[in-house]
Amino acid sequence: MASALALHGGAWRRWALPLLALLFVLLGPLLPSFQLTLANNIGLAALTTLGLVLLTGVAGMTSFGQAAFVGLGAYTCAYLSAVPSLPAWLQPLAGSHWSALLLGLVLTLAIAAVLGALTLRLSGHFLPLGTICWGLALFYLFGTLEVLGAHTGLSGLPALSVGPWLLDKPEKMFVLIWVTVLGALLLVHNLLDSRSGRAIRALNGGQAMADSMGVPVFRAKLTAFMLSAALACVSGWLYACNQRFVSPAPFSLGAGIDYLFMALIGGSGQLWGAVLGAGVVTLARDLLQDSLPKLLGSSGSYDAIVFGVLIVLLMQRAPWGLAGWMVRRWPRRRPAVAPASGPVDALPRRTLPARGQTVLQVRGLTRRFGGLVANRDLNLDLKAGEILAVIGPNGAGKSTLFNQLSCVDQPSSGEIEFCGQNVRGWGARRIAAAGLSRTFQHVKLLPSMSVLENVAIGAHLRGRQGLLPSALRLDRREEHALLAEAQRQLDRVGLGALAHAEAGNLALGQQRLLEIARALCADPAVLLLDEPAAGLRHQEKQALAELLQRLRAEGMAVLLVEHDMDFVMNLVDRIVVVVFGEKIAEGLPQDIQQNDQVLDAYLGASA
Ligand SMILES: Nc1ncnc2c1ncn2[C@@H]1O[C@H](COP(=O)(O)OP(=O)(O)OP(=O)(O)O)[C@@H](O)[C@H]1O
Repeated sequence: MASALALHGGAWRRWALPLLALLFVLLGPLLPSFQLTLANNIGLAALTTLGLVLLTGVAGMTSFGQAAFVGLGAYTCAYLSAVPSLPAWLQPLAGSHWSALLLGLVLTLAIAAVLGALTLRLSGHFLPLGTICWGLALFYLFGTLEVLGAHTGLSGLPALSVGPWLLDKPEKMFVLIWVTVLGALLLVHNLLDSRSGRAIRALNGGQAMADSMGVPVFRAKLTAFMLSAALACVSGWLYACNQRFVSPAPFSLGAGIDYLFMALIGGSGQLWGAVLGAGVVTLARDLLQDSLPKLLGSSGSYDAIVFGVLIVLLMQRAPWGLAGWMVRRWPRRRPAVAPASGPVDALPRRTLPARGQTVLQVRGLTRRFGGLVANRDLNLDLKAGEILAVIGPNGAGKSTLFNQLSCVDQPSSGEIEFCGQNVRGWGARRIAAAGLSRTFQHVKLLPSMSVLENVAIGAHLRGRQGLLPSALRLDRREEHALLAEAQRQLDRVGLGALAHAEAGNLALGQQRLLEIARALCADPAVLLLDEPAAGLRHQEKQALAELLQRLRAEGMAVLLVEHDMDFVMNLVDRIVVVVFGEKIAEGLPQDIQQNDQVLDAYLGASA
């Protein structure tokens, strides 16, 4: 009985949302004409804002230029369907809205690829400034080109036909607009809930982390940017079909800022925040424009002032937006990721180097930061089936060494060989693919994502499925295999029961264990652990030591940096001691404990 009820509950939950959406699309056209126009405007803005939520909220890149891509979609449609004398090569496309959509998308994706290649490598405030530049450039282009009607724009667009239906009325456009919005929401949701989507989401956890987990960072950024632009283009095309008139004003920088507000107000971390934000901003604008002149007894742009104040207040009270506020108030009880219903494939495993084989060889490694020498002429070897600790006081240069070993940083001089290959010029992604995985001294994870999904980022290089199969849910077999592997690694580090918790809610020690599970998910031959025991309780440290012993027994090579001397002395095979960037000793734990130079320089100082 209970299970029947649960089934009922599950089925109800699965069907409630699609049913509501269907009702909305079917009943919406019955709205009075003014409300219908508002609903259409909200739908169009929601589609554009969805792109911004993906770009800004999910991938962590701020763009002020989104309205320009809406303009590209709208103007391509208007140009092909309303300009009488098209160049000969465009004649075959004349008058067809669908050809215009295709051409608009091709144009938008091409321009986004070029703009993205130029601006997405910029960091900090340079990226938003870059988006302002191209947003303004495209806006002025629309207003300047005579062929696009300059500031007057283009009018007289014919109504859009979908098969036998002529969408010549707002109530008919309502159906198309909202079916597109809901379809886009579903596709983007599917995409984010996949290997390709996790790569985009990983960008928000810091590029060093994404890179070290094998995510092609620039490609993931460009993908998010181009998808965001494509959604804006479709919205522009729908706008042109709905208004049947196009002029530059709706594609200005001000409109771009409005879209950004919609994303922030709605909640840039939740996809449905795009609909919420578009709805709230459109309705609030309309209400304020209507009521303020009556209230104040004079006309003027008071709505902009009141609107600005409201946004500041909202951002203060709910910086994560309305959707974020709702999610925090009513947290979902079911796991964010649906478990597999059938048998799950095992991911292919790497053949580990033979026990005793040198996997990492460092010769004469020196790293200078201006006048400071963080690593000086370091030599060390790491063998398969060995645990080596690098110890040293704060500022000794241990993390600098780690960064060079994992190719996040390049040495000033000296050589690093990984499994016999010189890694000079390699990036973090390449060495990750070759079999080196790492954790970070300052934990780098995605706090709002589940523990399981965070760990699955580590398996990025073990999957193949791309954007389209993910958006269409054709990737489920591989996805279940990746998630099953993530769960296996979580069980291994003792966090299995917390797989569906939010990563940000874990204690620091648990977050470190999560990072180890994520690194293991890459199926590495060499594991670099930066202070893995920091923040762990006694029992957790014991469990971690047992895990590392098991990994050693399996033939993995582990290099760790650690300040907890009890943990190190009872666990590792050899120790390298670094002080002021130089190696002062190397040997077995019992020898290091009795080394006078070490006692003087390091252990003596801490005793
Ligand atoms: N990017 C950088 N630019 C300039 N100096 C740096 C940079 N990274 C590290 N350093 C300097 O190099 C030295 C070694 O730093 P590093 O972080 O490698 O030490 P550490 O042994 O890991 O210290 P801790 O145990 O406190 O983490 C320090 O003096 C640090 O200030």
